[in-house]
Amino acid sequence: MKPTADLYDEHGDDLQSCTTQFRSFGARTSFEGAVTTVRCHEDNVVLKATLGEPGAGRVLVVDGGGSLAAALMGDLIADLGASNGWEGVVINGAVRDVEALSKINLGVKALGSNPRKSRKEGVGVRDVEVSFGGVTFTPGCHLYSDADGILVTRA
Ligand SMILES: O=C([O-])CC(=O)C(=O)O
Repeated sequence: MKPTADLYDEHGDDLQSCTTQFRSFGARTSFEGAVTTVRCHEDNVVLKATLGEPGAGRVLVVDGGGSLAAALMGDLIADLGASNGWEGVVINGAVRDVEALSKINLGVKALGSNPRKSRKEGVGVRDVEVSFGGVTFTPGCHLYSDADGILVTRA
C-alpha cells in the first residue's frame, strides 16, 4: 500500500482524514480494504460474529462510542478475523491481550486497552453509517491505514 501521506497528496480532500489518535496493536501496521461497520457499546457479540465471516480483504470499523470501560476484542477474536481473511479492525473503543495482538497478522487500531471483557448480550448493529474523528464511515467505502493515520473515501 502507498503511504497515506502520498495518498493524501494525490487525492487531497477527496479522502477524509480521521483525527482520532489511535494506537496500533496488530502485527500489521499498514492495511487497507472495503469497510464493513458495527456499532456497539461494551458488547462484542456482533463484532465477533462479523469477524467469523470470510473477510475477503475487508476492514471492520467498530464504533464502540469511545468507551474504554471494556475490551471489545482480544487475541481470540483477532485470531478469528485474521484466519478468515480480514485485513484489519479499527475500534473506537478498547482491546485487551495487547502482547498477543502484536503477534497476530491483522491490522488493529484502537483507542487503548482494558483487561475487563465486554458483555455478551448481543446488543449491536451491523452495516450502519458510523462517525468519529471527523470521518463518516459508510459501509463499502475504502479505508487506508498506516502509522500516520486513517484515510477514508467519501460515499
Ligand atoms: O472474549 C472476549 O470478549 C474477547 C477476548 O477476550 C478475545 O477475543 O480473546
